[in-house]
Amino acid sequence: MSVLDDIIVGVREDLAVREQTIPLEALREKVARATPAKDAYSALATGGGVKVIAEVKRSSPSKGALAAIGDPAGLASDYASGGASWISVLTEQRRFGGSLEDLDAVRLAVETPLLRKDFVVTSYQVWEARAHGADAILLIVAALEQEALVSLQERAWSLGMAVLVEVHDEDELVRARAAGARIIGVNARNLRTLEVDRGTFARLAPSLPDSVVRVAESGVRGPHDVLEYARHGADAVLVGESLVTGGTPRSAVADLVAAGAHPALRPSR
Ligand SMILES: O=C(O)c1ccccc1NCC(=O)[C@H](O)[C@H](O)COP(=O)(O)O
Repeated sequence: MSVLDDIIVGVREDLAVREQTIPLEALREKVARATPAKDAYSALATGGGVKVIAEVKRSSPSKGALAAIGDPAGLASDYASGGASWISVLTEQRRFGGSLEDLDAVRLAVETPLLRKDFVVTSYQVWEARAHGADAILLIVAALEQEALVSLQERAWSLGMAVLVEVHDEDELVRARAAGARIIGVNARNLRTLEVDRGTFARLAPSLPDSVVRVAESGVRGPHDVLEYARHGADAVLVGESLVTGGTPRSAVADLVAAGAHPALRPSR
């Protein structure tokens, strides 16, 4: 069983417990009372340069515990003041140490659009994301049948959320395009082997239509990687580990944002 398959087994087990505890109807009611989702799509698609999606990531299957993130809200505030365009909150519990409580805490702390980063396989999780303040969700093509990919994306859109559709190879990219994805993320990390290949974005870039927002995910070590992804047409980078393992998170984000705003980068769409 691959790492991704193993993660999804755990996600489904935990989900079954939550579905017993909080009925879908309760989530729907919470969403009906909630503030509308922020326009996460425009936060990435307008203004030019390369935007930064900064991730609250406590630990990972590839690296184990990253930094001791005692205060996800404080970390998110640092990311926001560093200029992040979105903040991603990893909510998967077993392998990443995250939770919906982290999402709640971050929502209270920042106005920045929030991505619920998880292994979304049912519409219940989409409702959960919105109920806990997310403005966007991640859908991983490798984790979903095509019908589910399409219907989960539509559910998210119907709740006013943006959808980051993640691919790792050409076949998955064909599926993302067929699903009508508006934001496509190319993950340099193979979720089956955990190998990171920073050349993945450059290889797939020619098949990414101009009409989609193009996000380069994983393995960004610093400003030089932002500039390299910019050269291949990225509109945004999604960064987790390097923000909490170097200097201060705020300055780490600010350095990436400055690189992404370099005047030499192509103008706004
Ligand atoms: O990070 C992992 O080890 C991982 C393993 C299995 C599935 C997903 C995984 N990570 C999710 C991500 O895509 C990253 O958290 C995200 O792109 C940021 O990556 P990085 O900057 O390399 O922390």
